[in-house]
This record gives sequence, structure tokens and C-alpha cells, in this order.
Amino acid sequence: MEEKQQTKPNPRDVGPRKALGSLHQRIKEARVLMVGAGGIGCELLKNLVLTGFGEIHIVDLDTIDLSNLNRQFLFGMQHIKKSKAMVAKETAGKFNPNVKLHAHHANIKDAEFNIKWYKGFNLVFNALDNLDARRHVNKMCLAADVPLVESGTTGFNGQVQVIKKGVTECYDCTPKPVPKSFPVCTIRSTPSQPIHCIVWAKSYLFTEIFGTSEDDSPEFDHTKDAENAQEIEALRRESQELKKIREQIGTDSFARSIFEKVFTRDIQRLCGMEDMWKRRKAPTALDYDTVETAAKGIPGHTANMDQKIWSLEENFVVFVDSLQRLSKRVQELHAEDGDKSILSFDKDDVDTLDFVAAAANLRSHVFGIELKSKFDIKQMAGNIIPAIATTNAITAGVCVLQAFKVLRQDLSSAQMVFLSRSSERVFSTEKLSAPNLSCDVCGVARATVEVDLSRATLDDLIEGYLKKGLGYGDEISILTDQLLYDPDFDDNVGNEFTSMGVEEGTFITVMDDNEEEGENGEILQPRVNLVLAVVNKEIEEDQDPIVPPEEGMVIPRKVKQVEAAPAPQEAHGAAAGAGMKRMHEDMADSNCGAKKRKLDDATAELSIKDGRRGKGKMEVVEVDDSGVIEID
Ligand SMILES: Nc1ncnc2c1ncn2[C@@H]1O[C@H](COP(=O)(O)OP(=O)(O)OP(=O)(O)O)[C@@H](O)[C@H]1O
Ligand SMILES: [Zn+2]
Repeated sequence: MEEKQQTKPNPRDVGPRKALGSLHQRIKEARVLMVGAGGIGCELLKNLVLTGFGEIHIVDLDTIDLSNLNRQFLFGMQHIKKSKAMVAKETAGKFNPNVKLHAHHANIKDAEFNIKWYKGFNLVFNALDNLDARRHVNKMCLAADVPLVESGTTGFNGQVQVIKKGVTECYDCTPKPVPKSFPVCTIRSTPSQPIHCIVWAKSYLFTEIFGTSEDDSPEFDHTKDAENAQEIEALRRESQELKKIREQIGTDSFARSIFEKVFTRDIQRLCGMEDMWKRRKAPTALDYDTVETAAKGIPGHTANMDQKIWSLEENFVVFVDSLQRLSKRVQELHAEDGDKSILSFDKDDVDTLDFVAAAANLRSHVFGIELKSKFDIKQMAGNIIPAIATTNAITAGVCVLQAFKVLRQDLSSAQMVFLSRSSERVFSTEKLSAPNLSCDVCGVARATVEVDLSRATLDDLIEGYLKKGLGYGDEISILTDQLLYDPDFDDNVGNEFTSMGVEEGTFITVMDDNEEEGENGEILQPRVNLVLAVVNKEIEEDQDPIVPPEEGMVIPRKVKQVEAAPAPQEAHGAAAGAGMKRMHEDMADSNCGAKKRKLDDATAELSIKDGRRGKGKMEVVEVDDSGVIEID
């Protein structure tokens, strides 16, 4: 009787166990990481907890905003300003007390989340909203050889992709387009890319001055434009101030008033919000008189130079000039049909484009962001797509279904899943593609290198580890996020790693440019890029400060690709109908980074039991016998 009671199943386990059979035990033992506790993350965490995943680590750098509450259901009003990761843990923990939850209020790029830490997980889930963090986690999962379930949503579209080192394509196997739509908080308060400033100039500033007020604009997603009650109030005051200034239209002081409001006072107010700039670079306000003085003598026709990247002063001149042109037009319209006429942005209307280009660049300057030419800005002006709770919920569900396949070690049945309202079927799936052999991220050899960072120099790496240990020749380049060495740049050779910013967890890439002869006099292909993850290790003084490569470690050579006729257009296969193609294009947006790579890429024989792989291919690819590059 007593024994029976001990084996009585936990009521929380009954449903999942019935549905999942033997997989349930594996799920209970699984240790998983979820990066991002926002729109997808909240839904995903709820699913993971209710399914009974044994241990879940949550990483999110952000705090909860009022604007998150419409779709991030683990959070309530009482949680505003609190850590997303912590509150997500607290709320979801109550759904299933058997699950161990760990919250990390931190940036996933922080050094504490190193390869060793990643290796402790059976599976990683990305629930992120930006390319940079997605790329980072992709790289770390490849380095640690942990499978990754990548996901993203944009409006009604969603996408889930399983990534496994050496078996499937990685996140970076397909080049990613520049995102087209952005959260309003990014646009109004924390821009970090030129496009953020372009959207601000077009959909906020232009509309406030010459169009309907932002409140009436159908293009703006108001569910997301405020960080909290205080911030809503501040943004509202900003808009009201602009409305007042709008009444000065046509006066001599109009340009100065607008400029001083948006590039001086509003920026000073933002700078005062210290919390916002703890992890970002704070903006610098502009002074009208200083810029005006410096801009004296700049010709009025600057705006015609549409391929040139204008200087701060040139942008100022175009800003003032286009503002005058537009003001004149509005006044003429008002004279004709009363006070109601407005202007709309049109990329082909040169006055509106000039204004948006100059205003966007001035804002970029303020935030230390790269300036763009008018020509580029014309291409980049895009639309804003709102986040939809249901899309996030469905996508998070698909993530878990794909995770089951990974845990069953049945990657051949894992799929790339697309969710779309525009296609005939809500779900479309495609087989996972094999790695892209020329991918700079996964088409590389990876290893960890133990270095005594207190004394190792670049020379120790070049002479000891690479040349002596691995047989590299002289023609090599070494990079981190900056160039450390190449045959024409040897300034750093005697420098210690630490003086070049190399620390625990830094990835060092070694590129081989040698043209060596093989045993039979044939010219060998250079080695694939070697990515070394640095691990700090104290090494006895009488020994080399870098542990030499393991015996037998060989860096494979690049495969030779032979140019041939282009592959047929319809290489996407039956699943990718017209609706799907449209969706692929839409997926360029911020939340959805994963994109399908065309089957005509050079992946031919690295098949993962995909019957369609290679169909319609016209390329000849030489692949190593092993197919997959592995060093461990
Ligand atoms: N480098 C990073 N490290 C940790 N968490 C990150 C990182 N980059 C983004 N995130 C988190 O990923 C989550 C993505 O969620 P989501 O797309 O719903 O965005 P959001 O910031 O919650 O909403 P919105 O920006 O649309 O108002 C956010 O909570 C964000 O803080
Ligand atoms: Zn790749």
C-alpha cells in the first residue's frame, strides 16, 4: 500500500505523460535555456513549464514596460520596471512547482554566459527581437554544440527553425536583410540603427509637423510606444510642444524652434533618464547656433547630391531649406481650402524626402549612428508592423513541438515551420537545409584554446600554436572584432592579448590565404576559417603561455566550388507557394530573423536525409569525405 503511494504520479505529470509517452521522462530531465522573455518568451516559458521541462534558465536584459502588458501575459501592472526574467520566473514558477527555474537579468552577450555554461544545456530557445543577439546565441550554440530552436514573429507571420551544428544550416547560413519595422520605443527613445532614425523622421516628426498628429496616424503601433506611465506622459508632452510649434509655420523662427525642440531639449530630457543609458551609448544634444555658424557657405543645392553622405552641416542646410519649402506648400494649401490641409510623406515627393533624409541624419548624428545618403534613405523608408499576441502564442507552441523532435534525437523529422495568414494554409513547413559550406559562421573549424592571458602575446599564437602546432604558413590573417594581424600588418605581434581586448570567451578567427603545394605538386585549397574560443588558464612560467593544439588536430581545407549555370527559380519546392514567397520577403522585420536559404546554395551532398536536396541543382561541389567539419 505504502509503496503504491510513493509511485503515485504527480498530478502535474499526468497529462504530459499520457500525451508524450517515454519522451516525458527525457523532458523532465532536460536542462534548457530560453533567451528573451518578451512576446514569444512569455508564451514559450508557460509552455515549457506546463510541459514539465526539468530545469529552465531564463535570460533577459530588460525591465517590464507598460507597453508589454497587452501580450506578455506573465506580467501585470505591479511588475512595471521590474526585471522580465525575474518576474517571468516568479509567475511561471507557480504553474508547476516541479520545474526548476533560474532567472538571469542580464545581456546574453555578457562574458559569464560562456561556452562552458552553454554546454550545460540540452537545448537552447531563442525568443529574441534583434539580429545581433540571435547571431551571438547561434555562434555560442555552434561552439558548444548545443541544438538551438530559433523563432521570430512579425505581425501575422511567424517562423521556427531548428539549428544543429554540422547537421542543419545555422542562423547565419543565409544572409539576413535589414529589418523593416521596429518597436515604437526604439524609434522614440533608443534608436541604434539608421533605419530607426528614418522611421522617426518620416512617421513621427514629419507627421507631427505637416500631417495628421501621430495619434491619428494608422502607421504607428501605439500598443508599444510608451515605456511606462511616466514616459507616456513625457512623450505626450513632447508631441504637444510640437503641435504648438506647428502654429509658428511660415515664421522666421520656425526652423530654429523645431530644431531646438527635437535635437536639443528632447535629447537633453532623454539623457536625463540615466537607466536608459546604462547599457547603451547616451545621445548628444545639438546646439542650433553652433551648427548654423559652421554651416555658413554651404550651397543650397546640397540636397541634389543624393549619393553623397552629407556632413552634419550639410544636413542642417537641407533640413532648414526643405522645412521652408514644405512650410510654403502647407501655407498655400491652407490659403486655398482652410486650415485642414496636410502633407503626406511620399518618397517620390522631393521636398518630403529631403526633409526626412536630413532630419533622420541629424538624429543619427545625435545618437552616434552612421549617416546615410538620400538615395539610401529613399530605399529604406518602410512601414511599421504591430506585434500580435496570437502569433507569438502559436509560434511558441511550434517551438515546443520542434523541441520534442530534438530531444528524441530525430532531427530528420524536425522542420522549418512558417506561420502565415496570407497563404492558403496557416502552417507551411520545409525540411531543414544542410549547412551552407561557405557560411562564415558554421562553415568553419572551431576549437577552444587555453591561454595564459597574464602573459600570452599574439606571437605565441602565430608561431607556437598556428605555425608549429597546426602547420599554417605565413599568409594568414587574425581577427576578433578588429584586425589583429595580417601579412601587411604586424604591429601587434609582440603585444599581449589583453592589450588587444582579447579575454576569456573572445572568439579569434584565423583566415588562411596560403597557396600550398600538396604531396603531388597540386595546389591545395586554403584551410577553412578557424574560430578559436579563448579560455583563460594559468600556465607554469617555464611552459608556453598557450596550450598547443591536441595531437592529430587537422583544419580541413575549403571545398572548391565550380561556377555553373544558375539553378532554376522554383527551387523552393512545393511547400513554398506564392503565399510563402511573399512571407519570406515580409520576414525581413525585426522579430523574425530566420530566413530560408535557397536550395541552390552550395550544400549539395551534405544532405540530412532530405529527398529533395540537390534537385534542380546545377552546381558541382567537392565535399570532404567526412562532409562535416568537426574538431573537438
Ligand atoms: N542581448 C539580449 N540579452 C538578453 N535579452 C535580450 C537581448 N536582446 C533582446 N532581449 C530580450 O528579448 C525580448 C524580445 O521580446 P519582444 O520581441 O517581445 O520585445 P519587447 O522588448 O518585449 O517588446 P517591444 O520592444 O516590442 O516593446 C525582450 O524582452 C528583450 O529584452
Ligand atoms: Zn552557417
